[in-house]
Amino acid sequence: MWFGVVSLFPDMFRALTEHGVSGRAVKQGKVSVSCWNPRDYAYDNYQTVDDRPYGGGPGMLMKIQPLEEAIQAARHSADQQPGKPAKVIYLSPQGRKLDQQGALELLQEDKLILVAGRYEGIDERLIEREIDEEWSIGDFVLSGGEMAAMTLMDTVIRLVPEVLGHNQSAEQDSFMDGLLDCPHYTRPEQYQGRAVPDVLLSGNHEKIRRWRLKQSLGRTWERRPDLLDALELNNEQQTLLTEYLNERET
Ligand SMILES: NC(=O)c1ccc(N[C@@H]2CC[C@@H](O)C2)nc1
Repeated sequence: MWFGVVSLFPDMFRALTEHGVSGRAVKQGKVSVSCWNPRDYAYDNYQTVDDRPYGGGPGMLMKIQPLEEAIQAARHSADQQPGKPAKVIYLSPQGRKLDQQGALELLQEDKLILVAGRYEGIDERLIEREIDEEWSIGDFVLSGGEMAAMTLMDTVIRLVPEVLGHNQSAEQDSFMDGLLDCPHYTRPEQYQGRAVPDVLLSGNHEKIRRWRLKQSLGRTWERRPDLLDALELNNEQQTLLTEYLNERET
């Protein structure tokens, strides 16, 4: 999967390209990340990248010309890559809320260009002209779009086949079901007087699967009932949730 990033702070993306699962995916060539900096397209002596807002008010906006040229350069590079035309995404609180389902949809793209804004944002006409979709990672304001872009990229990258590898892909299963994750345990068996649940030591993989599913269902019911409302539980899930709730009362 090919990512183009437009940002005044391209170095920030090293957090994604040089570390962890995403770093390995980049190193192995399963994912590529290229950056374009609007400042490189600011030709005045001061390399101005911000501009004053019409109508007054606090703060600045990103200057149109450097940003537009950076986006065009990213598009031009994307066009050299194989696959469907790039989808250009702008990160802002006004965008579609990102969730696991949205990440799965974005995974279907071959090329994504992510535009990370700074200051108070970008000119609406540039959004209308250059941006295909606006996305948000949550209902809060960040000082820049970079961390939102990296969040979106990471959640998509880990879905790219072979990036997580078969042994770890199971870890995403619960959230892929729209449920919260189950509790996890590792050594030692007794930790500060608290034991690992026996079922996890039993070696009975079917019992362990059911226990984990029951825990995911119970936790989701307790902490995020809204997620449950969106789901049609199958018979097994309904049975396990009922068991969990009965055990909870005892
Ligand atoms: N919730 C989010 O995804 C989000 C995205 C971007 C952002 N801030 C940037 C700075 C200026 C403008 O480009 C928007 N804040 C929050």
